Amino acid sequence: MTPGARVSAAIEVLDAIAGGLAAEQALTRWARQSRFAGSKDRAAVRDHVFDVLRQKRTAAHYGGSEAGRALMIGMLHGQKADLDALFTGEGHAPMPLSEEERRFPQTPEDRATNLNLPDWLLPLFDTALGEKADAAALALQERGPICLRVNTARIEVAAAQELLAEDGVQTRANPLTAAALTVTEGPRRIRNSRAFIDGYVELQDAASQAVVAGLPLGGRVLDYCAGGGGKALALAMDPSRQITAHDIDPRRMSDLPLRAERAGVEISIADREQVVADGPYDLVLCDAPCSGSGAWRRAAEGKWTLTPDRLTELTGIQDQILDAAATLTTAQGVLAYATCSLFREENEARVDAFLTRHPEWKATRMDRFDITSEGDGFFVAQLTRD
Ligand SMILES: C[S@@+](CC[C@H](N)C(=O)[O-])C[C@H]1O[C@@H](n2cnc3c(N)ncnc32)[C@H](O)[C@@H]1O
Repeated sequence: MTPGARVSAAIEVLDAIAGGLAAEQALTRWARQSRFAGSKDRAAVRDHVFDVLRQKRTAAHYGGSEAGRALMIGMLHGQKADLDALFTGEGHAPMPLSEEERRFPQTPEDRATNLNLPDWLLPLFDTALGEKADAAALALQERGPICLRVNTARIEVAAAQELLAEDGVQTRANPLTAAALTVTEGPRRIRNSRAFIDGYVELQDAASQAVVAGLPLGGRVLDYCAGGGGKALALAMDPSRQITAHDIDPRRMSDLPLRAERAGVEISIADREQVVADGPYDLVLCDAPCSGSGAWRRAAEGKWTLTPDRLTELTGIQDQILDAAATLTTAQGVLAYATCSLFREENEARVDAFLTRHPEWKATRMDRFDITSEGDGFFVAQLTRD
């Protein structure tokens, strides 16, 4: 595909998203209908679409509307791309820009547009992050790093780096935690690399790894909101832990047995009844459902689809999860609460509300991970009984 044809494809996908499809669905549907597109074409179209979603407000400002074509024009104008070289009307390239489309407005003046945030989120960023708010919002406009977790139960970090390099995946150490690597070259080769197939490395954000790396070692551990099992697998790198994974939606854990087998670790999967029967546990991790705002570089739609009502609903769920998980924690045990949210409402405020409801508990640690070129935004608190 020519660069212009890739832009046309991105416009088609953006229109499908505007019509109600989720970004991943829209991309998959386009890829199925476009068998001629190679893997580089698919990656380029995907990059265009996610670049726009991360910067949708400025793209709409420059492009004049939220239609796919306008968003692409606005985003590429913001990137100072040569629009006339892409919008040629030749082959599958989009039609040349009209006179009206060439009349670009001045740089936006209001802060929310410049930061590519909906207005209502600005105060939440300010409350949670203070003087770091703008930097966090700007970081959300960039692509996130691709990170790996070395399965240190089975291989040393340097040996894993060598193995990856043999398959064309170059990495560097990530400062957030010892087992984390940042991929500097060959990210698309990871899934076919020996290191990945043989379970020596897993794809996992470095801050997500750091959350787990700070938890106590050993004992009986319950990952109460295990989802795909990223944190359960990271917990399992400590062979002295006995891990149980649970999720209200067991389908989310469907890949976990295979991933555990690949990693050479044991993780039991349990439903709520079994978890209650087998409890209490020395460590209960609640990696709670949240806005995902710390990871909006990777799932940029969330920034535009989150609503105040949904946020309130999420905080209610987070409270319920903490209350339920507390009853599953031993008297001397640790209850860990984590989110990939930036917002106070989902983080410190949930811990405060829990401590008000349960005065016999105290917070022994609270850590925030900023969104950086090393990892996503995360929050983790460790709670124990007095
Ligand atoms: C942030 S995701 C977990 C991600 C996962 N820990 C990882 O690292 O890959 C949150 C998970 O919580 C689950 N969940 C939502 N409500 C729950 C509840 N009341 N009890 C247990 N799990 C719940 C969701 O189904 C979702 O899979």
